[in-house]
Amino acid sequence: MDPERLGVRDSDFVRGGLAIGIAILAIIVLFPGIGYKGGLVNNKKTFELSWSHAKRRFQSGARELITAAFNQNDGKHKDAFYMVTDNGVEMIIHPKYANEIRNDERFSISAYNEQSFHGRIPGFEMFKENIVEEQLFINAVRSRLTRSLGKLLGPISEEVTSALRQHWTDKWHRISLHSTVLPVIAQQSSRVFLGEELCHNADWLRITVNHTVSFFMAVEALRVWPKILRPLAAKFSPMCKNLRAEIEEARRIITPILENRRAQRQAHSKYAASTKPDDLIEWLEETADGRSYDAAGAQLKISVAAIHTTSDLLTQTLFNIADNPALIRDLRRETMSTVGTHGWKKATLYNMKLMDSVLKETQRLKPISIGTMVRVTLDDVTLSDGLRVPRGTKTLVSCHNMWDKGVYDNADQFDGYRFYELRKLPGQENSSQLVSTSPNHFAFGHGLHACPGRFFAAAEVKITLCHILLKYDIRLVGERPNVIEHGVAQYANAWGQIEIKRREEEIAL
Ligand code: HEM
Repeated sequence: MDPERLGVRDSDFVRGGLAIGIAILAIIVLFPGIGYKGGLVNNKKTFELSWSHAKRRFQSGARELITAAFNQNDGKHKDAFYMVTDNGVEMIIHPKYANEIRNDERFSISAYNEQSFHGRIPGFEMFKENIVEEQLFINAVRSRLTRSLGKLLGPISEEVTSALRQHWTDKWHRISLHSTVLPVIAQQSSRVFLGEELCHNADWLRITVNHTVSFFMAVEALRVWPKILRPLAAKFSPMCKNLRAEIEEARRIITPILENRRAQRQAHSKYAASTKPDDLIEWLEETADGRSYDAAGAQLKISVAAIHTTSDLLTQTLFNIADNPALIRDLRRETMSTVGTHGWKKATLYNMKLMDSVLKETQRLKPISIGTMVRVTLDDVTLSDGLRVPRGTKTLVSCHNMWDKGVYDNADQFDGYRFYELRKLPGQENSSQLVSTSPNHFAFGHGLHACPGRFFAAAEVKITLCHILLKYDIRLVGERPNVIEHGVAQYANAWGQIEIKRREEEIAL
């Protein structure tokens, strides 16, 4: 029917549309929590027109905001609540639900990663949902890397010796801890991911360390744009250009090595098990079994997952023990009795029970994030007690059980012996180990997607700590450096320094 015949003109449509648009805008501005059951815990305040203030409050005080919301007197947010984060609105869920959702595939980690890290935009493809490549990648880490650990401990130790010689020096002097730990972890990880040749390549080591930072800076740079404009913004953003340039450089370095390996495999039909390199390049090739995948992209992805997370744990651990000579003495004794007696074997690492405890305690007080198990719901979900999580919700589980007085004695104190003692109690032998995950300690996540690299990370950190403890005296410069908080992320202080001096090691490592 012709609108003119009804007496309705185009200008009426425009005016009507405009009025509805303004009304919707006013509702959104005045009642921004609308649509989120229970509202947003960090809503805009009066006269705040944009979300930037709420986001800033989240970035600088997420821990307090989350604690306050769960403990609110009326109990309104005791199970879950919505919050404005630097990644849009997310639902923060109480850890009591962790076991229920840990294996529920309606909670998707890959959908979360793709949405949060712009996986469909060039330069960010490592987080594009691709079930085949993801499975390939995770299986190579979960089964091949973890199964090969025993054979890798010696080579890792060799690289630690070489990297410490290069980055840590002899007389008492100050070092910036985080920046000197990073290349040590990068070198040993690269030996396992890419083999001997590339783990000494200065350009690759630079990229493998820098790429995580470039990646997350570019992620944040794009987040300030509305979603629809992000692909365009990515074309011009200097951070995104830098990210793409780094990826290209990485490909130029890695591709000849990959091609050479493939050529060797084809030329020697019996690519002998004894001479074949034992590294991630091979495990990915074998797991792929002829299927095509992005081998260079997988190496960059593992750099992002592995290098900074592991360096962060080692850095924070050293800050925690540097002012505790008694603990250092006990750790040295343990190192001598384990490595000194059995050498680098899996059982040796298992028997470093005090070191394991110190690392787990470090993570308890400072996990890499205070919200874990990040997911997007693929369906409307109703949990067993009736908590509703609508489809498309970004969720994360709060880690606050890890410093809850009801769960741990003296929960706010660092006690390096805590898990060592707990491990002696019947029923707690396994759950008190660094690599175990539970709703009371999930610094490595929990369930289906719990970090598959945690066994490797534990091995790297333990081996490096053994070298540092036996070869160096360490002491804090002033107070223990504070943890850097940025939203839910918690970083060991990148500016923190310690003093070190070379000592004579009691046993050769
Ligand atoms: C101390 C070091 C590390 C920490 C604290 C850490 C932490 C985490 C966390 C919290 C998750 C998410 C788990 C979940 O959502 O349930 C995760 C996932 C993952 N981590 Fe780690 N990680 C570390 C080292 C590593 C290393 C060394 C590797 C590789 C060798 C690695 C590879 C991965 C991968 C591939 C995933 C994704 C798993 C999936 O999607 O199913 N991580 N990590």
